[in-house]
Formats: sequence, structure tokens, C-alpha cells
Amino acid sequence: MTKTIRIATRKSPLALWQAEEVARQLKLHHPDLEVQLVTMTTQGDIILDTPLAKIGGKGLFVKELETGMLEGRADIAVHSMKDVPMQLPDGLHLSVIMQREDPTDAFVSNTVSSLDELPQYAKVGTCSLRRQTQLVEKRPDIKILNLRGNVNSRLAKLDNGDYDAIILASAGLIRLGFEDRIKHGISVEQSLPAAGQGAVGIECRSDDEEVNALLAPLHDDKTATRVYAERALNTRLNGGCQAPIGGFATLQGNDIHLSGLIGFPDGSKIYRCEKTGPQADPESLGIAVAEDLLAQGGDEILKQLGIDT
Ligand SMILES: NCc1[nH]cc(CCC(=O)O)c1CC(=O)O
Repeated sequence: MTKTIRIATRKSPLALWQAEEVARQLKLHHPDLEVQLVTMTTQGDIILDTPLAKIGGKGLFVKELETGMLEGRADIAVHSMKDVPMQLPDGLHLSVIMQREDPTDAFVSNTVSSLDELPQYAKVGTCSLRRQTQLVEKRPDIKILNLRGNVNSRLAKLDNGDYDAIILASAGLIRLGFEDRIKHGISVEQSLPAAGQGAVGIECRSDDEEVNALLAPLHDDKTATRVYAERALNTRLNGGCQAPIGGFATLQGNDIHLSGLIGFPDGSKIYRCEKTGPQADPESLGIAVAEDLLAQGGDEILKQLGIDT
């Protein structure tokens, strides 16, 4: 009998694109494999009118997919790594982290081509406290407006004239063929990305040896090392993708260079830290950067946001 892998995925265009890309790569490596998409709706897809930071829960975009795997209705789930909580349920693990797409935040506008060109009191759409914090630090006059929904509907809201500019992950725009909407990828110095941004991960049951073996060729070691360091930073800060926390790692020779930040959402103060450590131990580096940020005053920010450290 031919083996079938069932992929649990959300129905948003980006989620479907990513699931289909995994299906395509799996079939490339295993021509006889059958791959099916099992679409599911998550809490994050239902609650569209509330800023994510206010809903507060972690794993809003992944929980139903995980339940599907634990109940045997699917074999794997494909996620944007940025949306994957730091702690996974018992019995599941991240089997694969795929090669990273452009990790930057994209500046998207129909009227200007950069942050500096935005008129005074311009309206900028984003639902990310991390993006907001870094934008407002540089441009305190800017009015941040909430922007939720999938990539396509966010672009439609910009075109509708609701905003002077919006900030989205470059990776999602590139994958969906909207690369031409990106005025520029904002430098990581100006807008430090979220942990895991631009990387796709595949989760499955830890004990499913056959599926883990079939997935293995899709793993990218270099991306995984970077994402592990970024996620270790987030884990120590107890952040999720909804906190005003950034983390971005690059590889330099045999080392990892990790930049992290945490800031007040009004941009009044951002604490930053960069450290370098061996590629063999991304976790320790992530924790060291997190400890430094907490000691500088990041603990106060987390306390004000109601996040336990
Ligand atoms: N939180 C939603 C989300 N999760 C992953 C991406 C983009 C794709 C990626 O980071 O791989 C996006 C959209 C966005 O932030 O614009």
C-alpha cells in the first residue's frame, strides 16, 4: 500500500501555500508518497476584530492543528515558525525547520517609499507590538492603527485608504506573489524581526518514526540553528509572537550572532543586546541575551504587560 501523509493546515492563502510547498517537496523526495491537505480553522482565524496582544493566548494559530495530530486525523502540521509557541504539547515535536525566506519586515505603501518619507502623524497599520515599538521609537508622531486578517485582506485595507503604510513580514508577501508590493525590506537594525520569522516548521508526533524519516530531507540545519537561538531568547522572556520582543540570529563562521530587544510599546525605551556564541549551543546564547535584556530593565516591561518572568 502507498503511504499517505496528511498535512493539517489553516485555510489562509499563506498557510495553504506553505502546506502545498511542503507537499511538493515531499513528493520530490518521495515520488510514491501520497500527500493530502486537511484544512482546519483555528481560534486565530475566528477572532479577527481583536488585537492579538489583547487575546493574549499563545498558540492561537496552531492548537487545533495539534489536536488533529494527537487525535490521529492528521500526520503533520506546517507552521510559520513565528506562530509556534515555545512549549509544544506532550507527544509532538518540531521535526523539521525548512530553509528560511527573507526574514525582514516589509514596508508597504501606495504613497511613500520609506519610513522617513511618511508625513507627520501618518497612519501605519500593524498588529505587532514588536513592530510598533520600533517604529514609534524612531517616529513618535506616527499613529499606529490595528491591522489584522490574512495577508491578502491586509493589502486590501491599505488599498482602501485606511493607512499611509502597513508593515508585514516580507516572507509572506514573497510567497504569495506580492513581492512587488514591498517598497523595501526594513533593515534588521531598524526593525528587528520576530523569532523564527520567515522560517516554516513541520510538527509531527515524536514517536512516528516513519513520518519523521520521510520529513528529514526537508530540514535545513543552518536555519534551525538560528531559529533555536531566537526561540531560546523568547522562551526565557516568556514571550510569544505577541510581545514587544525581537530576536534575530545569523551565522558567522562557527559562531551564531544573536540580536535581541525588548521595548515599551510606546517606543519610549528599547533595551537591546547582541552576543556571539558557538553554533553547537544556540540555547545558551538565547538565554544569555534574554538575561541581559531582563537585567537592563526588560523585566519591568514584561511585568507591566502582565507577562511573568
Ligand atoms: N502572525 C502572522 C504571520 N505569521 C507568519 C507570517 C509571515 C510569514 C513568516 O514569517 O514566515 C505572518 C504574517 C505577517 O507577520 O505579516
